Amino acid sequence: MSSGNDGKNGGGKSGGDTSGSGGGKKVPGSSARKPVGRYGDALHQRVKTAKGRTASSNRWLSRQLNDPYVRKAKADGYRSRAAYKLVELDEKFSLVRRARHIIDLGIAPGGWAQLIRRINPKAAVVGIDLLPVDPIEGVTIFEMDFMADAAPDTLIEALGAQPDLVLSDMAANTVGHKQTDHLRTMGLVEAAAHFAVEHLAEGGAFVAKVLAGGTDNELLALLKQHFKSVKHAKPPASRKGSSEWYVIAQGRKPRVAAPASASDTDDV
Ligand SMILES: C[S@@+](CC[C@H](N)C(=O)[O-])C[C@H]1O[C@@H](n2cnc3c(N)ncnc32)[C@H](O)[C@@H]1O
Repeated sequence: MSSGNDGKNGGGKSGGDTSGSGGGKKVPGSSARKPVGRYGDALHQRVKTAKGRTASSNRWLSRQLNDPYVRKAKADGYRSRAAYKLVELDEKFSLVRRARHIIDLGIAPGGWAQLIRRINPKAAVVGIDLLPVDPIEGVTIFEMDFMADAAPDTLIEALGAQPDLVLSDMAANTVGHKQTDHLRTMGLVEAAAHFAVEHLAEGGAFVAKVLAGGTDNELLALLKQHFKSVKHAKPPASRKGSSEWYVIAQGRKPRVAAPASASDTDDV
């Protein structure tokens, strides 16, 4: 069911996280804003048409080749350009460096987890994804559906403590039908939010990718009820054309003890 790795054999084939840096060291990518856009058209690469390549895969390839974040991720040793979204969210909201127990939902291919290890190598990190992920030193990874009944307990048990940061970058595989895609991804966000509300330590934070239209009213009400601050942000690394945003809920409120039931209080 779950194929976790205990992080003892780190260093995946895509470079893994070997920095182990922390403290005052500069985090690769923390200056991600600056290079973006500087290259202008000078470095724009044209994609040669190839037999058998569809127009849409040509567009994808062209976008990848000309995306400064993709180039930067390669240079900095991150497995995904997504790492810079977390860099930027962390710069703005101070999420990762404060946390000690972190859960990364939708961890593959591992850019966020690599970044976490670089910023905060002492934090315990547990991640989950439907897809296999090359090992990352110090990170426990489960290849498993987060929506499976056993997933929440599996994650908490592996973390060995209440998380103080729950991250969700999960996105459902798109089927091309806008409304269906939206609903599927928002279903994941909702499940992640309920998980965070249930398990986060007091003061903890929850970050999740949401789609345009933001967080629906019910979800927003849930987050506002349980967190001191709820904000939305679109980090510069998030593609302008994409409908993704992030919801950042900080300061998990203290849990209120359930009122004693009548049978508890009726004793004379
Ligand atoms: C945008 S990627 C995450 C990128 C990641 N944050 C990084 O930095 O490399 C979204 C991930 O969510 C995962 N995902 C989607 N639905 C899931 C589910 N039900 N359970 C676990 N992971 C899921 C996908 O497999 C995909 O790898």
